[in-house]
Amino acid sequence: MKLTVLGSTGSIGTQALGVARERGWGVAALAAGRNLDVLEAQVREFRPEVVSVSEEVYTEARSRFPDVRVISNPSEVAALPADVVVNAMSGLIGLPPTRAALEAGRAVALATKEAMVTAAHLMWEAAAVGGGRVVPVDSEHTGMYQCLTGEDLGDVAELILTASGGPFRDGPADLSAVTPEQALKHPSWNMGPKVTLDSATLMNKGLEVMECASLYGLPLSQVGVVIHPQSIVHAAVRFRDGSLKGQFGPTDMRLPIAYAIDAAPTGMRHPGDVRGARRGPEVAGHLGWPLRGHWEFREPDPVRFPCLALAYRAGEAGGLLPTALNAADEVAVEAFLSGGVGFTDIPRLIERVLDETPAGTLTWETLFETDAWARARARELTAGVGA
Ligand SMILES: NC(=O)C1=CN([C@@H]2O[C@H](COP(=O)(O)OP(=O)(O)OC[C@H]3O[C@@H](n4cnc5c(N)ncnc54)[C@H](OP(=O)(O)O)[C@@H]3O)[C@@H](O)[C@H]2O)C=CC1
Ligand SMILES: CC(=O)[C@@H](O)[C@H](O)COP(=O)(O)O
Ligand SMILES: [Mn+2]
Repeated sequence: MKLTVLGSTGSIGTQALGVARERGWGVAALAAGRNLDVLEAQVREFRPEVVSVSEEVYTEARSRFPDVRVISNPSEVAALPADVVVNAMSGLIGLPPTRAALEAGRAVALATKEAMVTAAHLMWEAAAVGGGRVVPVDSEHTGMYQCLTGEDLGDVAELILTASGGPFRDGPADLSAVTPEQALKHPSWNMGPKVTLDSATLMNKGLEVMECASLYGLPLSQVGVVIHPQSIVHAAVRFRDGSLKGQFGPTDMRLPIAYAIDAAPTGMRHPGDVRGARRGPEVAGHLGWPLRGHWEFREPDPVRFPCLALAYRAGEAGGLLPTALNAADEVAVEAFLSGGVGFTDIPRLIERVLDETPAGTLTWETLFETDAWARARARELTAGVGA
């Protein structure tokens, strides 16, 4: 097995390479942003033939990796021959490489949830054109994939995603004064900053609701969210006969990553195309039986966490709104982390951008136009809040 890993220096990327080390898999190519120290250690260990880095560090990377072909184009790397492309880039920048991989017929283990959130039908089109396949890495969605394996989608009544509830699930009642430091303390997972912050606002779960509907081809009205602070049950499916099937696992992303890589070569070519996979050996231990402790399941609080409803609104409207929501969220989160706006300004800014987003049909052209417009508009609004 030879992997390409995009976003190799981040949280998912480093864990994917950890799985590769454990399983003895090779690495065809790597793509990273600016973290050349981590990338250098990866190049030394895995000896990829090609690496892509951000333009700002391209010259330095060439002198640091004299024996490797260095480029500055993750989409080119994504299309190179590999058994599985793990996409672990964070944000909309991960979309063009996902498209490139699918159009080149690659099997994609997809962590970059933004691709299925903003551009599902374009992703499936790319897979159809090029023969590519997708399996999600996101813990809830690989959980759902496993619950749906061997089932008929026509028998599904509801897909249920669990949410940890983030660091503020039990308070404070007023979130306006919470700090980036508090918001970045995720109670269950150790992840990159953007997804961690989205977990604190519940936007992560909102994006995941859209990701889920896009992957499994069911309407948002059939995708529910439940707060489960222990993060042991990742997903569940309720079937029409009343049976509930759940996926449980350790809070360790190496298991979803390994499963997605095993499943990707026979993965999804269209929504709901779930085939399952042969499983490999343990990479992250297992839950000991009998499962101990107290498990809770409760409703999300729509008043303190308005981002979840905003995501449902964008997902139900479809068209350009998911792209606008994603762009506004990326800008608002960055502004909050750099001290420009408060925590409760995040949903306010996103809502303003959604209110102003025109209806329209999603094409590659309108997607990138809308993304640019929504980012610019969110930045204007952010500057207004800070003024
Ligand atoms: N972390 C987790 O546990 C989970 C993450 N996800 C999803 O997975 C995705 C990745 O998340 P996470 O690993 O946390 O993010 P991180 O912020 O930890 O990592 C992002 C990666 O993207 C790289 N990157 C930035 N710019 C470029 C570029 N131009 N070309 C190539 N790579 C680039 C970064 O490189 P550098 O650091 O070198 O600049 C880094 O390697 C997100 O979509 C997230 O929502 C889903 C479920 C769980
Ligand atoms: C590990 C993973 O898949 C994350 O997306 C996780 O779901 C974040 O935790 P929340 O449940 O708090 O959003
Ligand atoms: Mn998740």
